[in-house]
Amino acid sequence: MNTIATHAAGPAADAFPSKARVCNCPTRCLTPADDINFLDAANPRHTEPLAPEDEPTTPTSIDHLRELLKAEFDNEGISTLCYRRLKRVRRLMQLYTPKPEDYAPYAHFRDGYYTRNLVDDGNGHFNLIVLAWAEGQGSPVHDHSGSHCFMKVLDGTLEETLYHTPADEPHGEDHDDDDEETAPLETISKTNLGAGSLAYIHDRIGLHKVHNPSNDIPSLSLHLYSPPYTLSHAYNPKTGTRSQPGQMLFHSVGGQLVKRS
Ligand SMILES: N[C@@H](CS(=O)O)C(=O)O
Ligand SMILES: [Fe+2]
Repeated sequence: MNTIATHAAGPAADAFPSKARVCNCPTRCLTPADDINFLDAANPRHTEPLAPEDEPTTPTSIDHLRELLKAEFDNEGISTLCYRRLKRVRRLMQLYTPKPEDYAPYAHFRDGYYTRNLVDDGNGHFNLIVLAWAEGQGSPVHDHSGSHCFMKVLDGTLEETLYHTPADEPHGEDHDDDDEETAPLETISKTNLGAGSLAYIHDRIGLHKVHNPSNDIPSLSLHLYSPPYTLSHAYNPKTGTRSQPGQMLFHSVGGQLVKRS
């Protein structure tokens, strides 16, 4: 069964206000008002420590990471997450060193499709999820409902293929308008991510698909989504056609398998 399979209608979250606003973090800095600011703050290619007053504590375990992330978001949703906080969240994800005992409770594999295992719902501000990718498993090309998405490889390897979002998206898998033009999605990059690598995606960067390229080694990754989202569109890379939004399901929550009727 596909995780992005059941269709349900619903609005996509708009994570970014169009105007700068003063946030209530200690330095009263501005919320990200433009793409460059927030994409730069989130960019995992920056690996240098932050300014001493901003450098976060190094998480010593996944539970410590959960605590530190919750403290970072405290009462605010990501819609008011400022440039400074986004950098700190990125940095926390970079500083976390995965340990097998941390992720073992969430490492539930199954035949056919990767699993999504909820570690923490972030008091409604974020979702921290372990994804378990058996050999060869992968996601379809998809978007992320306007959320920030950090992805850290815990074990094994993942390949991420990034695509430009089509400017004019043809909607619906079964549209019967023969005149409607379709075009293959344009690939931006293909990246191999080894254990410990951090990647970031946002709809303003584009679409992606992820898969475990190995024939004999399973992979695990830790994803931080904020705001949490439950709906995503899959895209057909050959035609650029976008599906109706599909529901994102959890295979386990807090280490316990979710029972489905
Ligand atoms: N965004 C996908 C996983 S990935 O391919 O980035 C999910 O949450 O299921
Ligand atoms: Fe994704």
